[in-house]
Amino acid sequence: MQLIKNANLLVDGELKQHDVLIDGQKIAQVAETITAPTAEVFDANGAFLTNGLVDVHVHFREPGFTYKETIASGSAAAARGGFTTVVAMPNLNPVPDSPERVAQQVALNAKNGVVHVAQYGAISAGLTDQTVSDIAGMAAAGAVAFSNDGKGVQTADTMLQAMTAAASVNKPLVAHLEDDSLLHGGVMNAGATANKLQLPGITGLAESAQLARDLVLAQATGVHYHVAHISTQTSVELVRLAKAQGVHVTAEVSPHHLLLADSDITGDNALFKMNPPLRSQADREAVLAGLLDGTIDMVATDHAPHGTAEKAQSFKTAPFGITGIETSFQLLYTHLVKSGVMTLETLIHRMLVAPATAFGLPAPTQIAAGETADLVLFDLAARDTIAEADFKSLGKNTPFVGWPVYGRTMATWVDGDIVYQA
Ligand SMILES: NC(=O)N[C@@H](CC(=O)O)C(=O)O
Ligand SMILES: [Zn+2]
Ligand SMILES: [Zn+2]
Repeated sequence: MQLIKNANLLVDGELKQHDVLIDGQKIAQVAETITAPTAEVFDANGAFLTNGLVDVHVHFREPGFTYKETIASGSAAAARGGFTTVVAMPNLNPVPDSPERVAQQVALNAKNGVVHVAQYGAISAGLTDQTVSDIAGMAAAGAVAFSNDGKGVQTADTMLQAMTAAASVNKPLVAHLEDDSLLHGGVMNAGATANKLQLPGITGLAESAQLARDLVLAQATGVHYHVAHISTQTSVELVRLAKAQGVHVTAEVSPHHLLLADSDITGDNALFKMNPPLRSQADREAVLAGLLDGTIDMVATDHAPHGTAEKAQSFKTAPFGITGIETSFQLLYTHLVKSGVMTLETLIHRMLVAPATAFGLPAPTQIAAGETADLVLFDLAARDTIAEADFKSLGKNTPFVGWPVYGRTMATWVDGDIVYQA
């Protein structure tokens, strides 16, 4: 048995000091004071204890690209970031695009992951085929949702078939929105910064035009349609409209689209290169407003590790993507909660309750007797500077290095075991 003493728990929106007793994989008791003479004591010293966070969008790169990340390194990074459940994207090699490959991937995630690593199945073979894969078979093999993340689904008929199949097994269909015909070789947001840096631009239309198509199809099929990494004002407006019309749509936004805009890119630095690209300040304000009013349901990091040499290239040739799972809570706590933009309760809702609920994941959302002991302790007063050397991820590719942040992870428990400790 373990006894966490002097932890602060969110109770009706207020932090209240409690002790938490863990017995095996479960929480045995929660009370203002617990005495358990035989238990191992962990003094939380007033730090904030919550259920482990949930991230529905990570890239762990194994198998296929293990120099970028492995399930072990990615899940260790997740634990350090305060996450105990993540959902891993299928842009791997081989791609989990059949029931057999999904079953293998689910087993590998369980074997090598130090947190719960749930798996996406690919919508279509190799993420690009126009024929939809065996969605029902992959669901039976353990896929919790379906996506071709990294690639947009280019034809309406493929998307329609995928939605129909996902709806029939009651799983989310998750869209990376990118109309290839509108890209024109762009590498960053079209606008003043792209012009100044003489880099080819990607307009917001590449995202929002495909979103408009998908929302019509989602309404027709009744699928749970989820928008990955939403980035433009028009997209937020489309989701708001669709929700008002009763479409079963949810959306996620990444920490970087909440905190950065293309105007923050001061040179040809590919640490600022990701898909979708950092947009305008107006877009940034729109996604933040959407997250505040619930149009955007949740935060997801889109943790996308790449090799250091790959990201040292020019914007023109470097791969798209930045890491995020180790920095997201601290960044958002510091810049949204501490600065008074949203409450801690809302941030926890967007990073835990909403993703767990919307995706039907078996992640606990309450600290109460009988619940699984997936927990994280954050020292909200501890100030850190984001530093490469501290990362558990093999990926060091983030533009947030050097940023001062609060909310250090002190310890993370998965099924009652400590899997990370500061
Ligand atoms: N976000 C990115 O820029 N890159 C992701 C793919 C993706 O999420 O589209 C990756 O796998 O590297
Ligand atoms: Zn994507
Ligand atoms: Zn992604």
